[in-house]
Amino acid sequence: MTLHAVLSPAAIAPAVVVTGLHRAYGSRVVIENLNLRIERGEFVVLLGESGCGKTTLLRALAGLDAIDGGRITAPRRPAVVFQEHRLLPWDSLWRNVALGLDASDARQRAATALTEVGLGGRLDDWPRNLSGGQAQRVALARALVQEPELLLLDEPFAALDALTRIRMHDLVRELVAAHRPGVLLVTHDVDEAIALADRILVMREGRIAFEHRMKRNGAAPIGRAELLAELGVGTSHPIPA
Ligand SMILES: Nc1ncnc2c1ncn2[C@@H]1O[C@H](COP(=O)(O)OP(=O)(O)OP(=O)(O)O)[C@@H](O)[C@H]1O
Repeated sequence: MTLHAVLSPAAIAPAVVVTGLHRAYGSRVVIENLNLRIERGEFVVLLGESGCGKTTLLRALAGLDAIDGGRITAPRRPAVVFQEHRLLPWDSLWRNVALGLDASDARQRAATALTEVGLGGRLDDWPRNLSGGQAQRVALARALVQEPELLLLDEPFAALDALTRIRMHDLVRELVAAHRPGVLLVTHDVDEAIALADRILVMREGRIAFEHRMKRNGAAPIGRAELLAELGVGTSHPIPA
């Protein structure tokens, strides 16, 4: 194989490919013939009104729920960060991060990951001593230490205050640029979507109803009013700046 072929983006497998995904609870169809492809290093944000199927899709991608039809092809098991940190209270921070690492250098790898999220000095500290933002940093470290090809983020910043959320946006952007997983972020926050996404998807009734690719060099090519309209929020409501 030539060096060119190794470096060619076409030679890099996508983070995940979903074809014809179908999921129903009894007679209620929640995901219907959904197709999705996320490249390595691509940041995809999924919006949609409550109950449209976002979490169902994310849990299917994570392998946490069964699917009723279609196919999900991913090179490895994805890593997931949820709205709650889900750290084990009886384990130190480094042990929480190293959970699932089966290696003699687990502590060293956990230390590197905790340093990356700005908590390199807290290896032997406990989850109970962390703020909400710090706990989510540890959850991110625990995900990234696995070097996932697909990172699934289920409203991980929703419970944080506005300033911490902005800091987390900067951090997650840096981490994704460094590790280059494909990312699927589920959020209700339109500004978060515009700030982070390479591509925004809006889901309606179990399908991808709207897709927009962002161009990062230049002004945001989609405004929040346009996106809110896609989400069914009428312009008769004043939109806060
Ligand atoms: N275990 C379940 N059993 C039956 N119905 C379910 C189950 N889980 C989800 N649903 C239904 O599937 C639909 C989609 O739910 P889902 O949680 O994926 O929506 P969502 O878009 O993530 O909503 P939200 O933004 O409120 O979290 C909803 O109508 C929900 O009631």
